[in-house]
Amino acid sequence: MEIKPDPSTTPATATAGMIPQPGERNYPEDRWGRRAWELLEKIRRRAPLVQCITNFVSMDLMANVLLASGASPAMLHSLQEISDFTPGVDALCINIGTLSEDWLPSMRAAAAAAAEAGRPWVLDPVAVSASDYRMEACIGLLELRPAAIRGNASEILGLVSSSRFRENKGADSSHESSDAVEAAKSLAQSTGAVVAVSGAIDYITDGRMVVAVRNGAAMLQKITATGCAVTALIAAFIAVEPSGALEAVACALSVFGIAAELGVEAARGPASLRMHLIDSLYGLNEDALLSRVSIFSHA
Ligand SMILES: Nc1ncnc2c1ncn2[C@@H]1O[C@H](COP(=O)(O)OP(=O)(O)O)[C@@H](O)[C@H]1O
Ligand SMILES: Cc1ncsc1CCOP(=O)(O)O
Ligand SMILES: [Mg+2]
Repeated sequence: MEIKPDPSTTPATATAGMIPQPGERNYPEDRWGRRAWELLEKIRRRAPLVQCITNFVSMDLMANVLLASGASPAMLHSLQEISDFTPGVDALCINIGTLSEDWLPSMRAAAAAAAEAGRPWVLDPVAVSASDYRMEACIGLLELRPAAIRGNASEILGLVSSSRFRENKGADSSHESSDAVEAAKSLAQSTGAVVAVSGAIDYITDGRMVVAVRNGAAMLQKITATGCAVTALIAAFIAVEPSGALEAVACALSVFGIAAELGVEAARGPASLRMHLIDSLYGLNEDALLSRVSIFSHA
């Protein structure tokens, strides 16, 4: 389904929480919401198999977020298993968070196997600017044609400039997501991937169009691996909508953000938010989703 922007929609007609900011246009009524619900329902119905080659920190949260969404996670990274397993998955998520020389060959082999089998794969370039080794690994992986790349602003800026940052903060961002919109567009154009920059506002682009998602909770930054987990959720959404990656990525980020918004209402801090985030994603219903989706076309 193609979603066409409706420039006539004004802040006066938008619902609370969905008021477009300067430079943003809304889509007609709740069409993004319906799209997000349709894709979430598809995940719940089909339980797509998502292989994750990810860092040690994120394995648990990533697998639980996938399960709560309705997807089926498989944290499988042995080089010996790739040729048997990866061609049969619905999507693959590769995350370089705790990269080592043992795992990089598995990542390359899995990305190549997925691409060869026509399965979408998604890259999370965690802390790509922390070392030359990480940067070179990521640049090599980009040649294997990811369907999507999701990183924070510092990661997307670093990947585009292939440079290490003086103000390097490791896995956390030292930039605002809005700082990296142009970099994301250029990365999308050079790789053919849909690129998402996460942050207070998430920006998603195919190199031409930019979509902004304003769901989420600032406290997510105080729970490790929430970025990793949303990248895996993006893989699940692309698994059920491989020919509409831009929409799938925007809907995944919005759904995750909504689960966090609902979770925050019940949480007392990051530890309980982690639990409520998973519960809210698992129990997310159509009404809550439709009333909270906040996705805009960004000028
Ligand atoms: N200030 C914020 N307000 C609302 N949501 C946020 C904020 N910062 C990050 N998020 C959300 O947290 C999740 C992880 O994003 P981010 O922190 O940018 O990734 P990473 O953990 O890789 O640095 C995303 O869903 C993003 O939308
Ligand atoms: C802290 C840390 N160190 C290596 S990987 C990792 C987790 C990063 O997770 P996220 O990118 O989601 O914050
Ligand atoms: Mg990250």
